[in-house]
Amino acid sequence: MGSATEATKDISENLLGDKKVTVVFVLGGPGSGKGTQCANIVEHYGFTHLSAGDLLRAEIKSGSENGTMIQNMIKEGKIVPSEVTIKLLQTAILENGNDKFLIDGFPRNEENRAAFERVTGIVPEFVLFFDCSEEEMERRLLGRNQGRVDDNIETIKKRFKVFVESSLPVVEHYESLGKVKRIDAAKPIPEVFEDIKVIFSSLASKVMKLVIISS
Ligand SMILES: Nc1ncnc2c1ncn2[C@@H]1O[C@H](COP(=O)(O)OP(=O)(O)O)[C@@H](O)[C@H]1O
Ligand SMILES: O=c1ccn([C@@H]2O[C@H](COP(=O)(O)OP(=O)(O)O)[C@@H](O)[C@H]2O)c(=O)[nH]1
Ligand SMILES: [Mg+2]
Repeated sequence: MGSATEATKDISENLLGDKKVTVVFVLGGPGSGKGTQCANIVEHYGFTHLSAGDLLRAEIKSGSENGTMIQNMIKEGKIVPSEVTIKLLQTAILENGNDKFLIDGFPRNEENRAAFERVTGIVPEFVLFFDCSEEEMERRLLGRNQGRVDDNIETIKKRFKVFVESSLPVVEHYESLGKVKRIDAAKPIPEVFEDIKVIFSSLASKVMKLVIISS
């Protein structure tokens, strides 16, 4: 077992082998614009975008044995069991040559958060939080037009409830650690990205590697 030194005190042992990664959690209500802005961040700052929702939808399409369960949970706006989502994220991180990841739409509850930290040893560099009213998010989701089973008013109302009751406590947890960078996500897309650029440009000038000690 390795031991943390003064220079590497943020470091955790983990199930990623000795892969060293920097992770930013991108959180916010459904329709707040997470996916849209992650694409911009990828283009400008060299991160890899991992959308937990996209990974779950790909798992359904792949014909996995969990597919029907995942589909039913998404249709109901419920949170898929942590072990399923964490496995998908962990595999995606390990299979990718990059060492900088935006994890979009995860963790969605405190149990997701604690399990992810425990299993992977990853602590996020910070949390990018998209702040947007439900009225605006509802408008965007109803106009998204991607043929999603959950972009209907009935499921949207359930997703808002889950967001407030289960996902906001995760943001509050990171708030208490001083790790939340809040964005006014109600602005037009280019303006939101201008605000995001300020955050990522200052990050780029820092040493931001999460070093992982392995035995
Ligand atoms: N700032 C914005 N203003 C208006 N529409 C937006 C904005 N950001 C995203 N959208 C649109 O809203 C919908 C939801 O955006 P998306 O990025 O998929 O959100 P999320 O991943 O948070 O659910 C998409 O149709 C997208 O084009
Ligand atoms: O970590 C996650 C991410 C997503 N989901 C499910 O997938 C749905 C869609 O998530 P996504 O992040 O794609 O939605 P968005 O917030 O982008 O609209 C959610 O409502 C959940 O049912 C989940 O269970 N766990
Ligand atoms: Mg999304």
